[in-house]
Amino acid sequence: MNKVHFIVNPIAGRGDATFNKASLSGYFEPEQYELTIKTSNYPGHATLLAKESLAEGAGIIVACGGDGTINEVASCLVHTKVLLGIIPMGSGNGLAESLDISRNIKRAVEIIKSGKTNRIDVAMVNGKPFFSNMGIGFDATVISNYNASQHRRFWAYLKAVIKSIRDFKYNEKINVEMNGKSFKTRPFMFFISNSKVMGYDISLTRMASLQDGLLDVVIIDDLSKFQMLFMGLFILLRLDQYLKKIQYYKVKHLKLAFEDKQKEHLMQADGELHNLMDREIFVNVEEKALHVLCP
Ligand SMILES: Nc1ncnc2c1ncn2[C@@H]1O[C@H](COP(=O)(O)OP(=O)(O)OP(=O)(O)O)[C@@H](O)[C@H]1O
Repeated sequence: MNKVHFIVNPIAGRGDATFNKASLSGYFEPEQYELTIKTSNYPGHATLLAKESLAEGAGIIVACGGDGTINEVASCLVHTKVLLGIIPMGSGNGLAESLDISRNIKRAVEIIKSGKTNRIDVAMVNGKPFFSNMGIGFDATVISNYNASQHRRFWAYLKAVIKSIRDFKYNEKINVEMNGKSFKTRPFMFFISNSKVMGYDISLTRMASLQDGLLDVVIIDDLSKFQMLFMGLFILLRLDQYLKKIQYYKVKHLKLAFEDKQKEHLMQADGELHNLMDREIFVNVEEKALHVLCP
């Protein structure tokens, strides 16, 4: 009997997904699958539920939500043999898009039932996993404004981008050590990606692979407001490879140290905002440390 546990984030995406045992049992043969459905009641709850499911002997734990939910669930599965399933129900669904997992529930369920798995890399920032991407600077500001808007739709994201362009301040001077070199930057954006797509099919790292044992680093320095708008348009039109201001690197690990004396630094990881209290950030990749059901 396959023990499949579903962890559902009821506020992910539009927050209107109806997901319960009755709706799911139609997809799974009762003689083959034992289904358990759990609901996340607050931020961080999905991690507790996933740990509980591990203790209950689940063979597959399915994250039903977006990148934030996947992060909470998958963080418990790193370096285990338990398989991660994904039913994309978030707003951006960056990791699901990078893995070609359909937003159509029936097709996403077919992927889970197929049993086909890939082992993917897991990125770590100061010892905590992220699966899609993290960033300091503009993208963290966008997430901060997006969260404040209380909406989880594309137009809310676009409004957050415009507000962030209007208000953005360069205040994070960083010492960077990577690929045997060290240099200083005061970036508009310092973005580190394990996967291809950020969400909403927008990407800065279409050449990234979840299985190459490497992280893709994008550094964008010093932009005027006009250049920010221009760059945003180029990224939406998938023409970002023509922008000279964007520097790309592939790394196995890197170290960042903030020079500024301010106590907290804003960082986003898998679309969730963190106030970093540490002056130094170590980022590395654990190769193929997570088993994911994918097409
Ligand atoms: N019951 C709940 N009430 C409020 N927040 C919750 C609840 N359960 C989980 N959360 C939080 O909801 C947040 C958003 O979830 P998630 O990232 O999956 O959706 P999304 O933002 O719509 O999708 P994406 O990240 O793909 O754009 C996560 O930070 C998670 O901790």
